[in-house]
Amino acid sequence: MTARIGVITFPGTLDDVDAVRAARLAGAEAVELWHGDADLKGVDAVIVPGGFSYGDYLRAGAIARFAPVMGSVVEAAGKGMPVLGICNGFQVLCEAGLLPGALTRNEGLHFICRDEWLKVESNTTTWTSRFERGAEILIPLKSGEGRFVAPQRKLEELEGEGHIVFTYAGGNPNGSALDIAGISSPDGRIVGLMPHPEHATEALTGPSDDGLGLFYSVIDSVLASA
Ligand SMILES: NC(=O)CC[C@H](N)C(=O)O
Repeated sequence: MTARIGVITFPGTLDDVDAVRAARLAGAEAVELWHGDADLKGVDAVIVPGGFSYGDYLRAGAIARFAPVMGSVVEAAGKGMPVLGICNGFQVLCEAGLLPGALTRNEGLHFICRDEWLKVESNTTTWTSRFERGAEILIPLKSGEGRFVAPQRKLEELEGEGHIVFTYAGGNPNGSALDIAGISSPDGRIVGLMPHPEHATEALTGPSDDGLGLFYSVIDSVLASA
């Protein structure tokens, strides 16, 4: 059996091609999903990739959450389907209410594009089981609205319950609360992160192949439950 991973394309999505490539490199069948089509084509997991969906109008992710495909993603996620939001995808998942908090303009108000060391804070999620807890991985960050914010009570809950998945290990680039680079849902099946694991799949083209771990992890999970 091969895991089937769906990758959504919205108008303005940039990183669907690399997400498809990463899923294939890890050994999955990648299935292209279209924003206007509510059919998830029977996939086992969904990636909401990065970019500027609907031009980031209103605010990043605010329009994409109303796309027909997102209705199906929210429904499937409610039944346990693994979902990964990368960068703009993380913003979309927060707007859709699948993850708590919000991504706001970077402290300093500049778009940041550079490789970041991330610390793996949790390896009990569907998307990070292949990593050692505490491992440091090198992943590109490229965003203007990457500063994670949430009410103090929610931040304490995320930290206390172990739902912070990645933190910035080499200094906080954007003012994100608690150095948060990525978080998960309570059951660990939904993960969102600002840096781009799909751009870190081959050491030859850089900066590392550390990103593949997320894709291997979800494939393990899908195959284990088949
Ligand atoms: N790389 C991306 O996905 C960009 C995300 C978003 N549009 C931002 O600038 O914050």
